[in-house]
Amino acid sequence: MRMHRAQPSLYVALDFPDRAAAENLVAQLDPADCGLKVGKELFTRAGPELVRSLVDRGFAVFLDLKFHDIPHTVAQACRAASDLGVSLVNVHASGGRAMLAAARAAIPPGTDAPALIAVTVLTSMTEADLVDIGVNRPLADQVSALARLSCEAGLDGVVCSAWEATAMRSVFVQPDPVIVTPGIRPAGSALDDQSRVMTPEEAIQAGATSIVVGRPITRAQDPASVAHEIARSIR
Ligand SMILES: O=c1ccn([C@@H]2O[C@H](COP(=O)(O)O)[C@@H](O)[C@H]2O)c(=O)[nH]1
Repeated sequence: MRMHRAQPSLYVALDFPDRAAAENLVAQLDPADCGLKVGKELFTRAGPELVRSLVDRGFAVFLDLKFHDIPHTVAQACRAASDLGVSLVNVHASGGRAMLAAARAAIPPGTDAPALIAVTVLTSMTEADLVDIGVNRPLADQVSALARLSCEAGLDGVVCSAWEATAMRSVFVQPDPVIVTPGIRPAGSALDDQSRVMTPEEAIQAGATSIVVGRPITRAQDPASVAHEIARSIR
């Protein structure tokens, strides 16, 4: 039995500089087609009131604040995120075992609880970036090690790139881990600052349970139709 809120296959990343721009796109989206991701930029501009209002309109909301701090601080932040009624909350797995356990204790599993997942290695990063921060093992091994730690701490899943999605199914002992993959680029789109990318269809085939798509939608001439087309392509 799933012990968290249901997850949509597509989260549209509302990476906008103000609430009005986000609302303009949201008005054209259907909660049956996609969830909405609120990240650091929009949350810092528009705050919890916007998040509550998106939840009230029936959208599954991924509050992508990637908490990474001492265990007590992360636990309190996770509790505050959960109180907003969101469907998905995340922390950085590299915060360590005690931090992950504190996050889990703050959001106990339950059918009306948000899924709690951990970021492994950001999709913008390459193996060379890991070397820069003192990680010398292969990137795939680092993702798997952080996913294992997250699983041992009882988290519901991970954020990784679609290239690592298949491997996550053997790392997690839970039967249906939540595997969220940003770094999604429809064929022919600009990579921007992403390094480990796949198309929406490939990511779902590789085992992602939810994909996250931002700029390929928000920078399109007709963002709503691109969002609808991506939702259709992975249905
Ligand atoms: O590893 C990660 C974790 C989070 N993100 C977030 O997803 C979106 C992706 O946006 P695009 O415009 O589609 O690149 C963005 O909000 C990131 O903060 C990620 O990309 N990678």
